[in-house]
Parts: sequence; C-alpha cells; structure tokens
Amino acid sequence: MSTGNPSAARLPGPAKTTVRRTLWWTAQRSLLSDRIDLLRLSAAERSVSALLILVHLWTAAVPALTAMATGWLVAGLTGAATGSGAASTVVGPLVAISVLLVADEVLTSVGRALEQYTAGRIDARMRRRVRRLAMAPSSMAHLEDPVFADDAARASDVGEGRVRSPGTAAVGQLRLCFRFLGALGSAAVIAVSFSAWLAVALLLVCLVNRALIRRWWVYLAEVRDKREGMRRRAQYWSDVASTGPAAKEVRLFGLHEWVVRRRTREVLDWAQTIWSARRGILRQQGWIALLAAVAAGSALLLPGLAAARGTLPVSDLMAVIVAAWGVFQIASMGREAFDIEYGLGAVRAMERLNTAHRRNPAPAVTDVQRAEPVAAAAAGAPATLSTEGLVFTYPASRHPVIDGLDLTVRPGEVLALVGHNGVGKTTLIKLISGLYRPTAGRLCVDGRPLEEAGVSAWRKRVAVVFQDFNRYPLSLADNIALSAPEHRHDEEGIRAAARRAGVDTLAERGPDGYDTVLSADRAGGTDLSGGQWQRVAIARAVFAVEHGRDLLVLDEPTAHLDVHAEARFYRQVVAEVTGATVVLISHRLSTVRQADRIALLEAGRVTEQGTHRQLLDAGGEYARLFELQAARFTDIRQPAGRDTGHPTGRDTGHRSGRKEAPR
Ligand SMILES: Nc1ncnc2c1ncn2[C@@H]1O[C@H](COP(=O)(O)OP(=O)(O)OP(=O)(O)O)[C@@H](O)[C@H]1O
Repeated sequence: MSTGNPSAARLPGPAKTTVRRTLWWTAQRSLLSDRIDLLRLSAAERSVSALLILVHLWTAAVPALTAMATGWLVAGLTGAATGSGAASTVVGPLVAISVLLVADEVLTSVGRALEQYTAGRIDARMRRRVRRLAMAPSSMAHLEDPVFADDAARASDVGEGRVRSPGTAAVGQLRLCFRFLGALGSAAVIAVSFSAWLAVALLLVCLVNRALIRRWWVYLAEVRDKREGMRRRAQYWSDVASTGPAAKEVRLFGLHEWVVRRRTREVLDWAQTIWSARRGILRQQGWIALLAAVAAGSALLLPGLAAARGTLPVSDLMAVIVAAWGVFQIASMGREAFDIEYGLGAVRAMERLNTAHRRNPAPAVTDVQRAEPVAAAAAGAPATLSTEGLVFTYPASRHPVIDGLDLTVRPGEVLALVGHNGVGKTTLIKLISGLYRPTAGRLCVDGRPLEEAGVSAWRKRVAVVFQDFNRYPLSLADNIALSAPEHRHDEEGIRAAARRAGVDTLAERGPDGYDTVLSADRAGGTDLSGGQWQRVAIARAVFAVEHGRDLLVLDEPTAHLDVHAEARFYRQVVAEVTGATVVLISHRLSTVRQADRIALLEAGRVTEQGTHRQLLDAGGEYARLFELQAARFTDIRQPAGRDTGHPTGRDTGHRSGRKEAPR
C-alpha cells in the first residue's frame, strides 16, 4: 500500500507537511465527490429511491428505539420485582419490542428487494451509457484501444464473478448514510441516558476503526482495478472454453486441455496478486481488534461501574448497552462498504470514459433507431473521393500502414484495390468509410476534407461488405434490410437484392421464406454455409445502394464464393450498380480485371494504377501477380505428353501451352 507521495519525500520538513496536508484534503474532496456521484445515481431512480429512503429511515431508527424500549422494559420489570409498579407496566414495552422486531424483519426484506431492483436499474443505465459512448464516436479506433476496453468493462461491470456493480454501490451508499444516522441516534440515547462524553468517544473510536478498514479495502479495490486487463484476458479463455464460435477448433485440434490450462494460468496470475493483497490486509487486523476491544470494554465497563455505584439505574444501563451495540454498527464494514469500494471503481471508469469522449456526445438510442432516410445525403450523385498524402498508424503500432497515399476515386467508376496481404487495403477502406481518422494528410469528399463535410453524413452514403461481415441471427429479410432499416418494409427491394446476390433460392428453400431465421440456435432457424453468408452480406450492401448509398465498398466479396458464383458476381452485382461508385478489393485478380481502374498498393502507397490491360502492358508488379495466378490455371491444361510440372505428371489436356488468363 502506498503510504505517501514520493515527490513529497524529497522536500524539507514544513514544505513536506504542507504537501501532505494538501494531498490529504484533495483525497477527502475526491472521496466526497465520489460519494455524491453515487448518491446521484440513486437519485436518478426517484420513485424507487424514495421508497428505499423510507425503509432506511425506519432501519436507522430501530437501534435507538430498541435501546429505549429495552430500558423501558427493564424499568417495568424492576418496578414489578420491587413492588413499586404493577406487572402490567411491562406489557407496553413488550408490545413495543415485538412491533419493532416484526416491522424490522418485514422492512428488511422489503428493503432488500427494493435495493436489488434499484441496483438493477442503475446497472442497466450504466450499461446503456457505456453502449452509447462506444457507439458515439464517428471513428472506431477507441474500440481497439485497451484503455477504453478496460474502462468500458469496468463501468458496465460485466464479467466473471462480478457481484458488485455501480448499482449495488449506489444503493449501498444510501444504506450507509442511514447507518450513520442510526449510529447517531444510538449515540444520542447514550448521551441522554448516561454520558455525552462516552457517546462521542464511542462514535470516534468506531469511525477510526472504520477508516482503517476502509483504507485497506480501497487498496484492495485499486489492486483489482489495475488488473482489469488481466481479468479480461482470463475471461477470454473462459469464453473460448465454453462458447460456440471457438468450439470447432477447440475440439478438432484437441485444444481443450490446453485452453483449460491457459485459462487456469491467466486466472491464477490475476488472482494471486489479489490474494497477496488480501493476506497483507489480514496480517494488519490486530489494530482493528484492539480498537474494537477498547470500544466494547468502555461501553460495558463505564456504565457498569456507574450502575454498581448506584448512580445509573439498571434500566438506563440496559438502554446504554443496547445503544452502544447500535453505535458499533458503523465500525463494522457492512456489506454496503465493500459494495461501495468496488462499485466506485465502476463509477470512476465511467467518469474517465465520459471525460475522454465528451467531445462525441452519445446519440440517444431512439435517434439511432430513427435513422434518417438515406437520400444520397442530398448529393444526388456519387462524390469524388480523394486522398492527399494520407498517413495512418495504428495506435498500438509505430509504423504507418498507409504512408503518404494519393488516390482519387472518380464518381461512378469501379475501382479495384489489389496488393499483398497486410499492405493496408482494409485499413484504407476503414479510413474511406470514416471509421478511423487519418494520422496525417487529407481525405476529401468532392474537394472538402471529410471532417468538414461531416463524417456521419458521409457514412450514410457508404455501404461496405467487410471481409469479416456480420452474421445476424435474424430472418433472411432482416439480414438484408439491416443496411437500410428505414426501408425494412420494401419487400420487393429485399427480393431484388436477394436475387442479384443469389440468395433468393435460400428463401425458396427456407421453411418460412424470407422470414426464415438464419441461426441454428433458434427454433425453426437454419444456419448457412460461408459462401451463402457472404452472398447475404452482398445482398445487404446491394439493398443499401438501392436505397441511396452511393459508394459501395466490397472487401474480398468473392473469397467464399464457388466458381459459378464468382463468375456471376461481377455481372450481377458490380456491373448492375448504377448511380454509385464501387471500390472492390480482391486477391482474385479474375474478379477485379473487369474494373474500370485497378490500383496496386505497396508499402502504404499506390505504386501502379490503370486498366487491367494497361497494367499488364506495363509489365510491373500487377502483371507479375496476374501471371503468377494465371499460371496456376494454365499449368493444368498442359497438352498430353508434355511435362505438366504437376508432381503427379498428370496429363491436363492443354494444347497451346500459352498462358491463359483466369476467367
Ligand atoms: N487494429 C489493428 N491494430 C494494429 N495493427 C493493425 C490493426 N489492424 C490491422 N493492422 C495491421 O495493419 C496492416 C494492414 O492490415 P490490413 O487489414 O489493412 O491489410 P490488408 O491489405 O487488408 O490485408 P489482407 O489482404 O490480408 O486482407 C497489417 O500489417 C496489420 O497487422
């Protein structure tokens, strides 16, 4: 545990004291503001919090009322025993104690249910806020930032073994306020019945005890928070072991044992630091025990001695002892104290997320749902897209992926981007779609920098099929219409897009036609092959273009398609696109050769561009790549009797030996 500020240690005595005092006050202010933040979370759930406050008010009054009723009962019993009072005088206090016990039992249960409900609502609101923050920025770089991932996980407090959350912290804070109130009430009974000094002393000792325990728990909560990344890694291996997507490989490669060992190691790495912090805390429990013994001893001894001397009636002695028990309640770290310390971590994570992303106000969910109709963003015609000295470096990397790229995409053309693995084709697409912000250089739409033209407005003009397109467990129709949800009811449009992408047959074969759910997990649902899913993704993009998007980007759209589908793809999808620009990425040069223009990317720049024919004639890298691919097809057609170059020496029936382009 850190015991001071390292820079303060180098200062002279008085200055050191001033620095320490300032730091202490800063810590107290931040503690107070954290507590107020927690109370604000509860305040947002007004009606249910008001009920909770009523229940807590009652709970706070119980210790003092019980002490008074006990004193009353003992006074009645003493009177009856000594003959100075009637036996019936004990009926009143007995009834009062019974009512207190029953009401306390009932209201404690009601309070628990109300707390769970309130905490659930607060947690749901926090998760909503995290989702909005995650969706709000126009770029998606923050989603790949581990700091964002840690804070988002912490703020929404999802994950293995998490029972403490912002919601439980907020309701815990409310409960704690009333526990303090209850302790004050009990102290008032001690002050009135016996001694104000003892009341104040007991309160102080209990508060010191509490502060000591709290300090250790804060430390433990910090240790956990700092290891959030480790916890996420452990969670990842848990998911791999127990969820669907990785199940195939885990089984086929016999990875189960390895995954379990890996998970155990990650969990142990994470947990060991926490266990060691816990052990450290346990070793320091002596002070707590000593203070508790002093408090309990004085609460019993002093009024006991007074009663023995005859200066304190036995009824008051009993009231003081019961009330002291009420004061001790604040010394013990009740459930709420742990809830608060762990939950505060989530609240602080939310604060950090808010601060980091304040400049990107989150859209209300309803705004997202009510997506504006895409009317080619009032442009009416495809835009000219140009990059000037575009540079992009991933935050986690030191080398630019895109490095001074100059390229113009003309309105309505079909531009193909080709290049080796990892040269930055997909990254360029993400930049063009406004998902990342360039590190340097400019990306312009009709001559205006994208930031100026408005990223959100621009995005409404772009339809993208990524290599790792999404597979939504929704109906076929919804899977297609998701790219323009405001046109969900355009059934004819959905059918047309399905026909062009070649998935209309799925609707014919599916049990519910276009309403067939594309998920084997759902009753009556069905899963698709990789190629069929890719066609659905293409249909989705086609539907978007039909509804006004004027830039269609297709990243490896034929990677999963069979030979027939690939041959049809250009004719039925790309060539059919009217009133939109198409950017096509593919390693299959047979797919891109018909494009109006082909640009070759190397080392983050365009090194060659032109039509297929021009690039072949230029004899550069594109020509080399094309010939390499073509050779794989022509070799199979070697004439009988010639060396086929095939390891089996098989006759492939090729007559001319001339290299032939793939079709
Ligand atoms: N989120 C990321 N963080 C850091 N580096 C990344 C990230 N995504 C991609 N890269 C790196 O950027 C480079 C370009 O990746 P990109 O996916 O754009 O290549 P590509 O040309 O589309 O490759 P492929 O043909 O294999 O699809 C790669 O070296 C990759 O390792």
